Amino acid sequence: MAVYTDITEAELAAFLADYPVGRMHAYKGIAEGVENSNFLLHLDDASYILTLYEKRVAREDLPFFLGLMEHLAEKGLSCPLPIHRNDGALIGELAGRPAAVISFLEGMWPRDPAPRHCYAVGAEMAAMHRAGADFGLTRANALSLADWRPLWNASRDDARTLRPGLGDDIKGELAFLEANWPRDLPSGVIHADLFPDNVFFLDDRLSGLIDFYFACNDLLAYDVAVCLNAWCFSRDGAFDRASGRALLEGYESERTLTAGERAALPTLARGAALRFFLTRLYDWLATPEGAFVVKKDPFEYLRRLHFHRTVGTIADYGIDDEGDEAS
Ligand SMILES: Nc1ncnc2c1ncn2[C@@H]1O[C@H](COP(=O)(O)OP(=O)(O)OP(=O)(O)O)[C@@H](O)[C@H]1O
Ligand SMILES: N[C@@H](CCO)C(=O)O
Repeated sequence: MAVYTDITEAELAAFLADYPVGRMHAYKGIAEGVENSNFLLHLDDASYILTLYEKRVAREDLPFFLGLMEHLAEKGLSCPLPIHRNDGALIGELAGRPAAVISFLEGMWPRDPAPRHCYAVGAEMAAMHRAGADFGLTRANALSLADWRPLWNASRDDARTLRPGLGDDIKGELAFLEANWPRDLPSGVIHADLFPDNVFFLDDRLSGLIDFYFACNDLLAYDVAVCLNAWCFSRDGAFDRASGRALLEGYESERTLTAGERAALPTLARGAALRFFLTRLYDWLATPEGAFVVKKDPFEYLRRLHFHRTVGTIADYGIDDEGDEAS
């Protein structure tokens, strides 16, 4: 459920009077998503998404997120176009929250991603990396290597009871990642949360990327590692080589990975798995029983992390040209 802040029709009409958009026919809250309050607006010129930014999105980061969407959309990427208000601003205020109106994208996110979806998301992500190269603003990744230890420290006392040995497991992983994290790879603007529920398809054609609220400047290959975790494991938790291969092939149809990026992929994949384990764990422990939010399983990502630990080089994934055994 993601309507934390409700709005009245009168408040909404007054808010929309500051935008160059048509008259409102209908609006409704959107149940999906967990971070912000989202509404679907049907206006007589088009449909739009209205987002009220809740406390986890810092107001000072909004120009980066909205400016990036506008930059990418203008470069032909399939992502929402933020609508400027009549005074030129991208950010307004509604019900005491910062708010923005963005274009509505048609499509559905894939509930059961197949290799063809992975190829398409790989290609679109690489196109996004290229298109982001001349974006003028920067934002550090607030959920990167340096942030994982404090995040673990905030959860570890309560988390110990969840699984025996968890403390030693995470302590060892943090030490490994802090010692081995690559530092000299190509960097730029990344999405950093390109999960299936943030990618829309119409039939089999990718129709849009959404939810840029973790976007930041970081290693480009880290974005690939996030997708390797989010798209390339089957429902039973096994790594799916055909999906992994399709993701990399799609990516490399738009941007070739360097030898350094390929070599670092298993370590980056461990880091990406740890990041989602830690944020899910934090939310799991912080969300009261009975809250009207679907809690995401942190241990799904710990199992992925354990899998990546068994991988020495990218060839061991069986997705690389040289190491490829799968037909
Ligand atoms: N531009 C858009 N076009 C069409 N639908 C959209 C658009 N933006 C958001 N939505 C809808 O709103 C839902 C929630 O959006 P979003 O993922 O940005 O929310 P969120 O609260 O940031 O969620 P989370 O971070 O948990 O994924 C999406 O699943 C989708 O159904
Ligand atoms: N994609 C994240 C949640 C929202 O960013 C996860 O699945 O943990």
